[in-house]
Amino acid sequence: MRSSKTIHVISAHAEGEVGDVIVGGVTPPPGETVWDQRTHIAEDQTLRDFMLNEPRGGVFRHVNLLVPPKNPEAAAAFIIMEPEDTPPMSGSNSICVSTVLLDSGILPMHEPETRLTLEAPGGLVRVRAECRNGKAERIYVQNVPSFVDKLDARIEVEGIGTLRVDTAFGGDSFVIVDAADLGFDLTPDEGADLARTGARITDAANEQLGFNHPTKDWNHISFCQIAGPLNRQGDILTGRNTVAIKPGKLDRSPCGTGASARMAVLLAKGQMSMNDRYHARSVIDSEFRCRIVDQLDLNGRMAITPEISGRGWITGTHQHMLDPEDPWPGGYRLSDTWGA
Ligand SMILES: O=C(O)[C@H]1NCC[C@@H]1O
Repeated sequence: MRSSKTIHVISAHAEGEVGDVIVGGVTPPPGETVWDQRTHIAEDQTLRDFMLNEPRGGVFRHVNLLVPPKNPEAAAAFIIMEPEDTPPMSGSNSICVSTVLLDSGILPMHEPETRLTLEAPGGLVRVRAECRNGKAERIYVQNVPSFVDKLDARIEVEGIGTLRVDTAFGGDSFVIVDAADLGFDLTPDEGADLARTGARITDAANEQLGFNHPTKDWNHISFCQIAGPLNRQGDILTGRNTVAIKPGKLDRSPCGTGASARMAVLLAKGQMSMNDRYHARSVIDSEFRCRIVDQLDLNGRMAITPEISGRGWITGTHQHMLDPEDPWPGGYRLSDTWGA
């Protein structure tokens, strides 16, 4: 066996969504801040290509790189690599990172509860983990400030017509559309159609509405959330959704950044209060339990601190290698699975 690089990974998923974690074999990228390091990874593409592209990756895979934190409050930092973007924050990935850090012993676990602060490119996130018998059983993540951008905007989508949408940021940027307006029930058999339709709506929203984060250099809409109806029982709102991730896959988890964005919209529309809980369900029936922790001012905009919680599990370990004679050191993508 020979290899010109070896990258050590602990693989995990959070409520169905893959979030592998690189725990060794990669030196920290250059940059004064974790955001700058994120930008380097995004512009350089070498690590993204090696880990996300086939034959090592695939369209369903997200990979997180652990880096030493820049902020002294944080115990660890992570840079998230998703198929198209290297985002500010991710719910499922932060749960995978927390699970790997605690369940593998990289950070000490305290039972019945471990508290730690992680540094995502988008900012600090406070984590509380319920732990039992050496396992972090449920991870609670206080997300970065989340806010509404546009409410009840109209976009034209070729082949669909006029759609009423909201746009919001929940650690990443979303266009949110009602499933009923598209005739979807959000069932697994609709998967391919949901992913293709969502990608087209994201494109239309970027062309017609756009998005600019008030404090970060994040100037596009990443995802389309197709949101099902909400059912209220007491102070718990439960609703199914799916999030189309470009170039054309669905989030298997209920999407933590999506739930954060949706809660900002629900609060702004008076459909959710600070005392309510939101239980977001995915197309595979997994669940994130979410709430709004507080409200704040973000450069003149009303924002919320959302909390999302879910479960993560380790699925294996891998050493990804590169034979110096492999003709595809950066891998490849084909439109059969990578196309929308
Ligand atoms: O939970 C989330 O926020 C996400 N899952 C995959 C895509 C998003 O980052």
